[in-house]
Amino acid sequence: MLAVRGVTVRFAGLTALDGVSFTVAPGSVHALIGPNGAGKSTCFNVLSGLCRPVAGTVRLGDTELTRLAPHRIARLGVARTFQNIVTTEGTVADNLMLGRHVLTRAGFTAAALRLPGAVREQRAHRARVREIAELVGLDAHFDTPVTALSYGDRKRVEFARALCLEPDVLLLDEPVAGMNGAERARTARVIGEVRARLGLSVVLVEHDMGLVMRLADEVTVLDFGRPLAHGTPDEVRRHPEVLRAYLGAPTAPEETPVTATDARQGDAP
Ligand SMILES: Nc1ncnc2c1ncn2[C@@H]1O[C@H](COP(=O)(O)OP(=O)(O)OP(=O)(O)O)[C@@H](O)[C@H]1O
Repeated sequence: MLAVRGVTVRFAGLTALDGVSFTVAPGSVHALIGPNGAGKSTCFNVLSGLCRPVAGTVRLGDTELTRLAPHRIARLGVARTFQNIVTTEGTVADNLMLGRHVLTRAGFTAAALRLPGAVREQRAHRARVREIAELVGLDAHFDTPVTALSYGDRKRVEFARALCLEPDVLLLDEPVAGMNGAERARTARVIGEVRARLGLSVVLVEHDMGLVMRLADEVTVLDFGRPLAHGTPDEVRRHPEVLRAYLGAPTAPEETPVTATDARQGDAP
């Protein structure tokens, strides 16, 4: 279980997160939604150790993650993807092997000298990486340079690389942003399959409300860094405060409704 309790983050005078709490049940998909600037990425940065809160805690089971360095959090089983693609040059296999780095025991020298133990370990990692590529539908591209892939496939390489860490919790920051309809549907299917087959928990930040409503077990809504609502997708969709945050304050009949796109960009749930 991932437990976020009273997390507060300030940037100079701005409170980006203000007492945010939620719990991600093991094996569940938990979505974090909210208009632009609501604090979703900041929350991911806290969960992955890139940002230190001034108050509050994050716990994975009995382990407190709050002030650990990102690589230690990754080693404890929390992997993430980023909004923007961060693949390197090289093949899909090369990129996925980078995801195995924290799990690799052999040191640099043993690997460089190709000592038998190191070679055996590399072979085992490569076999597992191939399985993960198959799981996300990248097996046909295993030895293809990432730069030759479509945008959707490159986003999936990022996703697969996070899976290569064998995480218990996967943080997906806008996994379908910029994808066309077919790519979105495919990625949604892959996320559902991965969650079912690997039994991991997923925390999802996404503006595509169709995807959120389809995949999430629970949804936490943030607005101006504050938790606004929490519940199942259906409960959240009908929550008056959520409708207000996305669609603007209730208006008199003669007034023009303020839309989320007018005020702050974001797709209504
Ligand atoms: N490093 C930073 N320094 C100063 N302010 C920041 C920093 N990072 C985020 N902010 C501010 O904190 C607030 C929350 O930003 P954040 O990126 O977490 O929102 P978000 O919900 O992820 O938005 P989006 O949907 O646009 O990605 C915003 O007002 C943003 O400008």
